[in-house]
Formats: sequence, C-alpha cells, structure tokens
Amino acid sequence: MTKVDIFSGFLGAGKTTLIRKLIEEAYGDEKIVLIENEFGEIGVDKGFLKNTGIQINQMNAGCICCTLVGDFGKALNEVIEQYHPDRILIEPSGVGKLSDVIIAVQDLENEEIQLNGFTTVVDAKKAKMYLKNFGEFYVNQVEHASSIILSHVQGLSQEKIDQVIGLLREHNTEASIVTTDWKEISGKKILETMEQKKTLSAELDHLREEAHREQEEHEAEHHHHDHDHEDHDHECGCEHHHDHEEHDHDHEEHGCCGHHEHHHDHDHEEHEHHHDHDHECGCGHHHHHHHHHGHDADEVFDEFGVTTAHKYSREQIESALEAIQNEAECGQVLRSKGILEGTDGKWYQFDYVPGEPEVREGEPEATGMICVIGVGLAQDHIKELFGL
Ligand SMILES: Nc1nc2c(ncn2[C@@H]2O[C@H](COP(=O)(O)OP(=O)(O)OP(=O)(O)O)[C@@H](O)[C@H]2O)c(=O)[nH]1
Repeated sequence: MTKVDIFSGFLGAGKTTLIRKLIEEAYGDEKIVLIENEFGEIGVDKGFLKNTGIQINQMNAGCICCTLVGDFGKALNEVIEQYHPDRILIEPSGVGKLSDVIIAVQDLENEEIQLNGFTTVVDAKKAKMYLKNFGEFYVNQVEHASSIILSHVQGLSQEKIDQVIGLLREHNTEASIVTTDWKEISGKKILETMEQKKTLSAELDHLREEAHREQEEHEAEHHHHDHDHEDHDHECGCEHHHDHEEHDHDHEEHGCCGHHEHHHDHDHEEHEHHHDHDHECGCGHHHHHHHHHGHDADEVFDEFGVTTAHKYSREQIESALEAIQNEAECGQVLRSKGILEGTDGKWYQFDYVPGEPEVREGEPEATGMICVIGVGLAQDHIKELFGL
C-alpha cells in the first residue's frame, strides 16, 4: 500500500520548504517519491531538492489540465510500478485546484493507493490579499484541505494571525491547523497534525457527495436537452480525450496541446446553451474536466521560463529581484525562481515571492534557468533585467 499525500498551496506558499522539512525530520526510512507539477516550462524545484536523496518525478505543465489528468495518472501508476514507494508526495502547481488533484487520484481507482492527506500551505502574510485577488484558486485550496499549515508567521502579531485563521475558517471549519513557526516545531509534530484522519474522511465524503450531486444534475440535464441538443465530438488533433462534465459555453479555443484551453463556464442555472463536448485532441492525454467553474490557471496567470548560460554576480541577481517588484514596469510578478551560474564560479539559487527575495548558494545545474509567474507580465522587460 502506498500512501499519497497532496501538498497544495498558492505560489510561493512554502510547499517545497515543508516537504524538505518532512523528508529531513519526519518520514524516517520510508521510501518516498515526489511528483511535482510546476506551472511553467522550466523545472526549477528538482534542482532545489537535489540533495534530499529522494526520487523526484517532475512534470512541467504546459497545459495544466492535461498534466493533471493524463500525464498525471500515468506518472502516478508508473511510479508505483517502478518504485513501490511507501509514500508518494504530490506537489501540484501553486495555481492548481486541490479538488482537481484529489479527484484525479481517486479516479485512478488504484487499489495500491491510500489517500492519506490533503495539506494546504498558507502564507499567513499574504493570505488576505491573495484570497481577495485570486480567490477562485485560493479558496479551492483552502476548502478542500484536510489540514492547513501556516507559513511565514514569523514577526506577525497575534491579532494578524487570528485574523488569518478567521478568514480560513470561513472556508474550512474542519481542517487541522498548524500555526506555529516551522523553526519551532518538529517535522514529526507537523506530520502528526497532517495525518489526523477525521478531517480527511470528512473531506472525502464531501467530495463524493459533490460528485454524486453533479452526476445527478448532469443526468437531469441530459434528459432535459436531449431533444434539442446533440453532444459534440471534436477531433482537435492532440490525442487527448476531453470529457467536459460541466456545461461550458464559449469553446472557441482548444489549442490542445499548444497549452491553451479556455473553458468559461457561465451561469449554471440557465440550461439553454449547454453542450457536452467530448474532444479527441491528439496529444495522448485524457482530458477529463471536473467541476470547472470559472477559469483555468492559464487564463489568469502568465508564466515564462528561460534557460541561460549567462553568469551573474550575486549582486546582479539581487538587483534583478529588487527591480521585478516594480509592477508598473514588469506587471505583477507573483513568483520567480531560478538557478544561475555565478561569475565567481559558484552557483546561485533564488526564490522570489513579493517582498521576499532570497538568493543562496546551490548545486551546479546543466544550465542556468529562470522561471517567472504573475499577472500581465512584461516578459521582455523582465528578461532585460536579467541581462537577456
Ligand atoms: N520567512 C519565511 N519564508 C519561507 C517560509 N516558508 C517558505 N519560505 C520561503 O518562501 C519561498 C518560497 O518557498 P517554497 O517552499 O519554494 O514555496 P512553494 O510553495 O514550493 O512555491 P512554488 O514553487 O511557487 O510552488 C522560499 O524563499 C522559502 O525559503 C516561512 O515559513 N517563512
């Protein structure tokens, strides 16, 4: 039996940092495999976790919906067959919806898998702002969590921490919660909190009920529409099977698997323009869209990655990270990370979340890489800041 733990959390919340802590302090001799799904073409985290000694399977997105279901299921099954791990850690992209990931794992119906926990890491300093600005993605991660772990609590007042807990409790009253600074608490204690089973089974029941309800609605609609609408089967050339369970309007863009699939679901009360679309799109993936109310991540967030052989001084990296905070010139950079070769022969890793740039020494990579995620990014300008 392989335990599966999902680590959700918005961009830069601290998922990788938490996973590293648990590997070092809590999992002991367990055989661990980490599956990462980064929103971005350039995979940086694998470099960051190099010295942990665990197996890392990285799936760099492209089209998030594909990787979540097609590649993702395949990756999970392959990992089990190949490594027979005690535990698989899944770190979805920071803009992924936790419920999509849970459902994707459940859908595999692999009897060797035991869903063990859905953890969401919440940056306590940014929770309020992100809930307001990116609620659609953020709330989903909070409401489906079986445990919530606050990060970045250092230096926050009691009042502020209470306020964040209050906000989170509006969306999830059940989840176990860790509010203590990770430096003060052992990985074992965090894991113990994450594995409190009560909330997990409550969450699974909740999802099952939701799925059941959707199925019923879906069937009722089919019944209602069969006389005036046909189901549409589209060949879109990327070998994916698209199975849209919700009622999507505006299927203009398929772009599969050129990374753009835009699904706008509007107004689920009115059933006048509803079609179910099954798309075979030729990219070898099975697309199965559950419960997509609202936007996909790639409609809201921009991302780009570059590889580079340029060499940088530490100061150059620091000043680039200082400059990308300028929203008027760069757009809203929410997250950046990279690994770059130094002019001094060292290699540098950097991490950026708004207001918190971090540069540290790291292991050499095959080549330098930079990944930037945000809203309305001025890509050329940002590249210039890195001398590219
Ligand atoms: N001050 C502080 N920094 C933290 C804490 N947790 C993580 N960080 C820093 O925040 C940055 C992002 O942390 P990661 O662990 O890479 O975050 P992530 O959620 O994996 O990020 P994505 O790659 O966007 O998915 C890094 O610079 C971390 O060192 C925390 O509790 N306090």
